[in-house]
Amino acid sequence: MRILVTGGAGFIGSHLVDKLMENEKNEVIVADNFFTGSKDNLKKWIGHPRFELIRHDVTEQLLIEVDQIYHLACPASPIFYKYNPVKTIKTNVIGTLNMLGLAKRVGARILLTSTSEVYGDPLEHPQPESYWGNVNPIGVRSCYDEGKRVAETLMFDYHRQHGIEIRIARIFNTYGPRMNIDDGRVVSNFIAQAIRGEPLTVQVPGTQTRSFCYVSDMVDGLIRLMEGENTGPINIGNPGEFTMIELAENVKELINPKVEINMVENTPDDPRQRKPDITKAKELLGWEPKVKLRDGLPLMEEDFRQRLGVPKSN
Ligand SMILES: NC(=O)c1ccc[n+]([C@@H]2O[C@H](COP(=O)([O-])OP(=O)(O)OC[C@H]3O[C@@H](n4cnc5c(N)ncnc54)[C@H](O)[C@@H]3O)[C@@H](O)[C@H]2O)c1
Ligand SMILES: O=c1ccn([C@@H]2O[C@H](COP(=O)(O)OP(=O)(O)O[C@H]3OC[C@@H](O)[C@H](O)[C@H]3O)[C@@H](O)[C@H]2O)c(=O)[nH]1
Repeated sequence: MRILVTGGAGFIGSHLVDKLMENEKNEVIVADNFFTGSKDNLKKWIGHPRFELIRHDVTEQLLIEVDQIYHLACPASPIFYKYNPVKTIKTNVIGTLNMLGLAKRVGARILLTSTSEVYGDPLEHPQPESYWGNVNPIGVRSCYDEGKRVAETLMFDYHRQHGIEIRIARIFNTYGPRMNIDDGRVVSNFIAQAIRGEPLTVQVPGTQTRSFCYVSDMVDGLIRLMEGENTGPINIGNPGEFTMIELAENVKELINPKVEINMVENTPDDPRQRKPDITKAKELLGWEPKVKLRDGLPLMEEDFRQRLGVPKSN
C-alpha cells in the first residue's frame, strides 16, 4: 500500500506516519510545506527505503501514484491559522480540491481531517455528527472553520459526482508530544508555562470547556476510519470535558504546584463549550479513547522538558 500523508511533518501527521511505517507493507510519502511542521518530527524515517518526504504546498497540484491519502495539511492552532487567513482558506479549499483531483486520477481513497470547529459555538451539547453547527461566516476563525466546512462539502460532492472513496474525521482537541512549544494551543501553552515557572494564561471567562484526546488514541481512530467502510463524518475525540480553569489546575498540580494562574483576555468567537458525542465512532469503528487527561499530560511533560532543556527537579 502506498500512502500519502499531507501535513505529515506536523503534530498529528508525524505520529500517524510512525504508526503507518510500523506496517512493513506500507510505503509512506509525506507532502508538507513546513509552515507549522518540521523535518525534526520525521527524522527517524528520513533515508528509510519505504519513506519519502516532499516539500510541497497542497495549494499546488501533486502528480504521484498512491493508494490512500490522509489529507491533514492545514495549520491547526488558532494563532497560526489566523496569521495568514487567505492562505488558510486556500489551503482548505484549493488544497482539498487538489487532493481530491489526485484521488480521482489514481483511484485512491482519501481521508480528510476535519474538525470540531465545524460545530462553531455549539448550541447542542455534546455534539453529534448530525448537528449542523453555529458558525460565524465572517469572523476571524472563519478561514479555518468555514474552510473545513467547504472541504467537507467538496469531499461529498466528489464522492457523489465521481464515486471517490472518502472518509471524514471530525477531530476534537488533540494533545501530546511533538506539539510546537510555541504552538499557542492551550495544552502546549500551559505545559510550557508550568515547566518555565511562568503563570498559566487562562483566557476569560475560564469556564469555556474543551475535551482533550491523546494523540495515540487519535491516530488509532484515524486508521480505523480509513480502513473501515464508513464515509463519516465521524467525531473522533475524548468525551472527558474540562473547563480551562480545571485544565490549568490539573497542569499546576501535576507539573508545578508553585505557578500562578492568571486570567487574560480572550479572542473573538471562542466556542464556549465542546464535547464529542462518540456513539458513531464506538458503533461503526469499535473505537474509543483509552488515555485519560491526567495520564496523557505527564507523557507530554517529559517531551517538553527534553526540548526546553529543563529536567524535573525533585
Ligand atoms: N490537533 C488538533 O487538536 C486538531 C483538531 C481538529 C482538527 N485537526 C486537524 O488535523 C490536522 C493536523 O493538525 P495538527 O494539530 O497536527 O497541526 P500542525 O499544525 O502540527 O500540522 C499541520 C501540518 O500541515 C502543514 N501544512 C500547512 N499548510 C500546508 C500547505 N498549504 N501545504 C502543505 N502542508 C501544509 C504544516 O506545515 C504542518 O506540518 C489539520 O488538518 C487540523 O485542521 C487538528
Ligand atoms: O494560553 C491559552 C490558550 C488558549 N486558551 C483557551 O483554551 C481553549 C482552547 O484553545 P486552543 O487554542 O487550544 O484551541 P481551540 O479549541 O480554540 O481550537 C482548536 O480546536 C480544534 C482544532 O481544529 C484546532 O486545533 C484548533 O482550532 C480556548 O477557550 C482558549 O480561549 C487559554 O485559556 N489559554
